[in-house]
Amino acid sequence: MSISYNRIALIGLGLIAGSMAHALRRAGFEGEITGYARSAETREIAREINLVDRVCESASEAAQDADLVVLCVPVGVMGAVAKEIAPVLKPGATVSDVGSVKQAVIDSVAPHIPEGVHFVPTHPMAGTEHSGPRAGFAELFDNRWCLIVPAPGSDPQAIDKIDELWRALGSTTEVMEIAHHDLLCAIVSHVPHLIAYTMVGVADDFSRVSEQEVIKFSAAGFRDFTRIAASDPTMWRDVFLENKEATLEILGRFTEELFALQRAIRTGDGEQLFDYFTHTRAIRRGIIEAGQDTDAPDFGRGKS
Ligand SMILES: NC(=O)C1=CN([C@@H]2O[C@H](COP(=O)(O)OP(=O)(O)OC[C@H]3O[C@@H](n4cnc5c(N)ncnc54)[C@H](O)[C@@H]3O)[C@@H](O)[C@H]2O)C=CC1
Ligand SMILES: O=C(O)C(=O)Cc1ccc(O)cc1
Repeated sequence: MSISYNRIALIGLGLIAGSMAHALRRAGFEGEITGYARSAETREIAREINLVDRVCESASEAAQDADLVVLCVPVGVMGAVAKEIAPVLKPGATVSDVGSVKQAVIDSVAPHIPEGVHFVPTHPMAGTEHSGPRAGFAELFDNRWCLIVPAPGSDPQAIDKIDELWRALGSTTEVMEIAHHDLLCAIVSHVPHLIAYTMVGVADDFSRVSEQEVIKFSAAGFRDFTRIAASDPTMWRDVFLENKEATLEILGRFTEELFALQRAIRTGDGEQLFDYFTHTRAIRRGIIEAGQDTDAPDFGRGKS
């Protein structure tokens, strides 16, 4: 697998950009990696830990002369960053992003992409609850999906090149259509995060149980919720604001199901509860048998 870019710029130096930098080096990338983050403190840390070859003082400085510029900032600011770097992008270069939402990012970034510059959005389906320049690690993308979500008119050759890059970083890739991506991610990622945030909030609010007791007696299920609910607030605020329609669609279905289960509990309908849980257990087993559960002991293919 070859990486066909000589200079790669990473804008935003957090978990994803940091992991890309580590994975690029692991893959033997010999070109230059430049980077920029808005906060001076992040830039300072990035220099200190040698995260990229050159930490720049502006996004434009980092993007200048790059063959590939990857926007690794919260989805709400992708458009502003694209606008800022547009004047320095060289003809033939590719702009990509790693945002968790695609339609809104395409709508805000595409209008700023100059003639002769390619735009190929992507979304690595891998992350942790940690953020910032120290959070990245080379194995993050190993055996995880990276979805390639072409914008209208994305160049097939530019798509192939970014696809090769993600495979070199350890991912398995799949090309996906924009609306399908946003709905799928609302189901498998965005709404589950919202449920985790809510459950942790409810536990905290529950006045009869002190916070200490919640932590002390928490079983695995709640602990998973607390891990997820520790994710970066800026990133997740932007995800919900920018994937509004799909999130509300899935939340609507979720609350319908929740009300049905609530009613079954109230009326003592054990059969309905049993049937429901039997069905969901089969889904979990299907995931494990398909080898899709990276956290299961048999398939421990990387950290999450
Ligand atoms: N954390 C995760 O699990 C995953 C995140 N993503 C997406 O990747 C992107 C980055 O996420 P993380 O790396 O987790 O976030 P992070 O919070 O670790 O890093 C974001 C970086 O962007 C910088 N930044 C913020 N606004 C900026 C601006 N206007 N100009 C320049 N830099 C700016 C911050 O200083 C920080 O260095 C987001 O769009 C997110 O939706 C995608 C897959 C997984
Ligand atoms: O840590 C988790 O549970 C995740 O779900 C990771 C993740 C978070 C956001 C994404 O856009 C993709 C993957």
